[in-house]
Amino acid sequence: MPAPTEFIKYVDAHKDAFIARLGEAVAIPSVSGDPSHRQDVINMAGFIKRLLEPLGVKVELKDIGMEKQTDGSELPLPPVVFGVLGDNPNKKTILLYAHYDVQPALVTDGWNTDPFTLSPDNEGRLFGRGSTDDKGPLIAWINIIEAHVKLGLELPVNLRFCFEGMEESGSEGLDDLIIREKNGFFESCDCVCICDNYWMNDRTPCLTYGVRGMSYYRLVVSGPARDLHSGLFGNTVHEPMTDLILLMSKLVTPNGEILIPGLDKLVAPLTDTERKRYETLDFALTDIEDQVGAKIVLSDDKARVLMGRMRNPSLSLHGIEGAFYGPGAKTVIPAKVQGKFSIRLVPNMTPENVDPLVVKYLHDEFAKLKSKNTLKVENIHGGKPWMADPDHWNYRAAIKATEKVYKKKPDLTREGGSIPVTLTFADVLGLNVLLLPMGRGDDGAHSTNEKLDTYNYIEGTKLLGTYLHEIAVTN
Ligand SMILES: NCC(=O)N[C@@H](Cc1c[nH]cn1)C(=O)O
Ligand SMILES: [Zn+2]
Ligand SMILES: [Zn+2]
Repeated sequence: MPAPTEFIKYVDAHKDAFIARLGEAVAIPSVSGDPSHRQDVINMAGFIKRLLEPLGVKVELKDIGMEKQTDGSELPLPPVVFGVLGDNPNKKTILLYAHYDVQPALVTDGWNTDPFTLSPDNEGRLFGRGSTDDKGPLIAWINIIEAHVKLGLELPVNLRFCFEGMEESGSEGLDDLIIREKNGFFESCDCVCICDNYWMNDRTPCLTYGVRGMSYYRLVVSGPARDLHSGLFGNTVHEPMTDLILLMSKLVTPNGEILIPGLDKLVAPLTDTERKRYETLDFALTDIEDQVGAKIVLSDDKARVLMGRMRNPSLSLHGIEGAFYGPGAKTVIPAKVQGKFSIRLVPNMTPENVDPLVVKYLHDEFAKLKSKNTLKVENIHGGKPWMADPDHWNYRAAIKATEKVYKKKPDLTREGGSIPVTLTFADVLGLNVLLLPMGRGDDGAHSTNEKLDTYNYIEGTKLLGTYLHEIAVTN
């Protein structure tokens, strides 16, 4: 069943209103990782509720408890937005997941525009934090419902919305809620669609059947009781920062090789058939170069590069809390520094089998330094990798929808990023999960100058709406 022409026409005719709505969403700085923005994240949930209710969606803001901060204090977790639209037992019920929180963003990070003001340029790119990850897709679902309501068109499926506000910070509280509501809110769901990842390039749509998991670590080195003067105490005491830099340099080589013994043995072996799949995907090394804005790809071998993103683990160093980073030349010896790094996990790695290897290795390396400082290694949050069976009506419907909207066959990909809830939906609810991306590989999610192309926003809205119509008639 193709999406009705009136729907497609409505989306085109309401392009400016849809962009304005995305602008309102981007203007709420719902940064889940920054406690000072927690109220903004909570306000974002209210904003979504106010958009959904007039469209006939029954909305409930589910309280998921408190988040413990490192100083022992507690912050309320942003609610999970549950929505119900339709309860016809003769229709399939589709669970739609998106997240309404965003990564931090400061103009001083290198943004060309205010990150929380949606700023179009003359090529139709819409710049703003969350434009592609994940407010564009979330707002698109609302646009689709609005189009159907305003046109008096019946949706061919029942819908359940699950929109969370902590995805960028480890999805705290969500797994427990899903387990609690398995036989409640989620009971009638037949499959899941998540729109929260990206095409591999700027031209070929894709469907994604796998994501990497993640283990995120904090490495705390502390020594003196307070920050010290380096003139008075340099070459006099063990310096935490010196120990930390040394430890962090032992985690990964500049070529991306992870140095923690035993991790490579956990990775599922590669078969010839699988390797061939990477060789045939529509992808060129220049796609990566365009996306990162520099010619710094690790290898000339296309399959090696794709496997580095999709089916092999990676270890990235993210930052050092407590280190001096301001302008000027402060001659401080920081008393306590925390190194942050994460490992992207692939089948058959889990936080449970990776953590002990990481902790042991770092303590062994620290012991070699013979430092009198102290070391603590903590896993801050994590999630397992996930893979689905793309030979399923959920995927077949998405392929048909993509061909109708983009006139192209989508590539089947695995995603390098992590969306921990995919595995929870699959395991706890026993449902097929589809990742159906809207944005392009060069959107700059998590980066400065994140954007969503107007083309992808508008055609992506048609794609998601068409998918709902196709799924009703696909077996
Ligand atoms: N679009 C999905 C995404 O960006 N997920 C994050 C999840 C995460 C986990 N810890 C911090 N963020 C990702 O980095 O892959
Ligand atoms: Zn996301
Ligand atoms: Zn993200």
